[in-house]
Amino acid sequence: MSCKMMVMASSLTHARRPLTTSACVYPSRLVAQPPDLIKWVRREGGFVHNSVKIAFLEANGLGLGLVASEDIPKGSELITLPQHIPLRFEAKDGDDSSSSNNLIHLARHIPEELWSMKLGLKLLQERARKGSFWWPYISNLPETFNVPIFFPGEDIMNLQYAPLLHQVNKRCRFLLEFDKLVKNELENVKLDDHPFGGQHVDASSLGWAMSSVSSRAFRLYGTKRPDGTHVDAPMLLPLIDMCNHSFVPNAEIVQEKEANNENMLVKVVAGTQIKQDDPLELNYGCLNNDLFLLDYGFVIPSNPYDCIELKYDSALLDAASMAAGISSPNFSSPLPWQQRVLSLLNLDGPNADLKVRIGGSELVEDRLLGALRVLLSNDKDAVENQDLNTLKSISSEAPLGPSNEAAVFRTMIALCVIALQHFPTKIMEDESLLKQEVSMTTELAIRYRIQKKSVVIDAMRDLTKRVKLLSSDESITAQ
Ligand SMILES: C[S@@+](CC[C@H](N)C(=O)[O-])C[C@H]1O[C@@H](n2cnc3c(N)ncnc32)[C@H](O)[C@@H]1O
Repeated sequence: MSCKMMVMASSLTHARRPLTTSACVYPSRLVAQPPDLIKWVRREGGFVHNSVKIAFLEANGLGLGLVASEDIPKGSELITLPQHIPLRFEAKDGDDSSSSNNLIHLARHIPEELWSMKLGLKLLQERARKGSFWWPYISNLPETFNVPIFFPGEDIMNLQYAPLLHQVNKRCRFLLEFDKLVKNELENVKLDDHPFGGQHVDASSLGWAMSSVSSRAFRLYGTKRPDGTHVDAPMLLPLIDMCNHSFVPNAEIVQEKEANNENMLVKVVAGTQIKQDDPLELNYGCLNNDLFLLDYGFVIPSNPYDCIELKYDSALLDAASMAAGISSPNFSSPLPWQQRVLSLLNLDGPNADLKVRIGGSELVEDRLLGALRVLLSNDKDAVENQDLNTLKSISSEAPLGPSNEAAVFRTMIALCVIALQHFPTKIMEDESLLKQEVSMTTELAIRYRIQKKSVVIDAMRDLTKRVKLLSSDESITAQ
């Protein structure tokens, strides 16, 4: 990684207050004693179940969360927000003020994939607006976030995983460029037309806004199209966004039309029975740890959706195959019938997608498995007699024969060994580092990279089992 990236990343960090260093410290909010969010939601016509409370959860740096103060039966309504409480990017009907138009103009410079920055602009506007309707909500937001854009440069390096470093770098670069653009665009804007009430906005406050949104917004049905369908839109859901994440959640979000009009209500309903003192948890999505860390600032141990990304690279695959004891593999010089399959798998051709995954919901991405089976086969007829789905599927048993399958799995194992060698440290070293006193961001980076390496090791274990099973099957057949 270039030092340029370290400079960029640390410039965001230095501009902000240091992150909290201990998981036990009460997570500081934008103001020291913010208004009571539950009371505000009720006052605004929303509903909050009497047994739902906000509490500080000490475990795993969870911060604040919602908990049940008594048993709550399955199906109970826990929170309801009327239409005017969620914070969306879209301007209110009839709001044609210059400051809103200036905000919309700025938002046009944000790439679609950084949608959180777009809603973040709206959040910054409301944060700066005197007497904002959403101030009781905004003042309850965290003051800082543990997302990698705020990590010191050395902790970005400590992540050790190139695809994530690339994403962090991209976000830092965007924020620094957007900072300049915002300054240029707003330089001569009159105070009344200024989207942030004349307040200074920089990469660090933009980063705060982007992280507030990426870690708290939900994508729900937004405004209605003329044909009656709804646009999918991200929105901030006050109070509901105090729920922490679990892959086995006990609560879920539902959207319903209000009884006598078109307005949408956003509700949280108990999906299971909730016991006294249990936290209320929502599922943020079946995401890998890259997204959990980038957007939310935490890592899930043994996350079933975590995976590693590799580039389909013929020279690397030849090297892996040779390391696995396969003589003269031809990944670098596929025969025409092999190349045809590679194109069908979108691993060859001008628009090829060369990113392939190991781990996650599949042991090996199906396209990679299909390619290995075909490239390690010299039986054109056998390949052409199988359909592509069978060739790609891990559950189809050795479609090109057991020795081909064993060669595929051995190559995969060698590929995993190579992938592990790209990490500068071993899990054992990481674990001993965690026993020392390290900062919160170093700890997070180390925990993240341990999980990445574990994905590879788990895949190797599974593949080794499959190789053994194949060789025992072969020896039974031989007897
Ligand atoms: C939508 S907010 C939930 C409320 C938040 N805990 C607070 O103090 O405001 C999401 C943030 O909560 C924390 N969080 C949620 N679920 C978590 C989990 N399973 N493990 C660790 N942190 C979690 C992370 O800091 C995340 O960015």
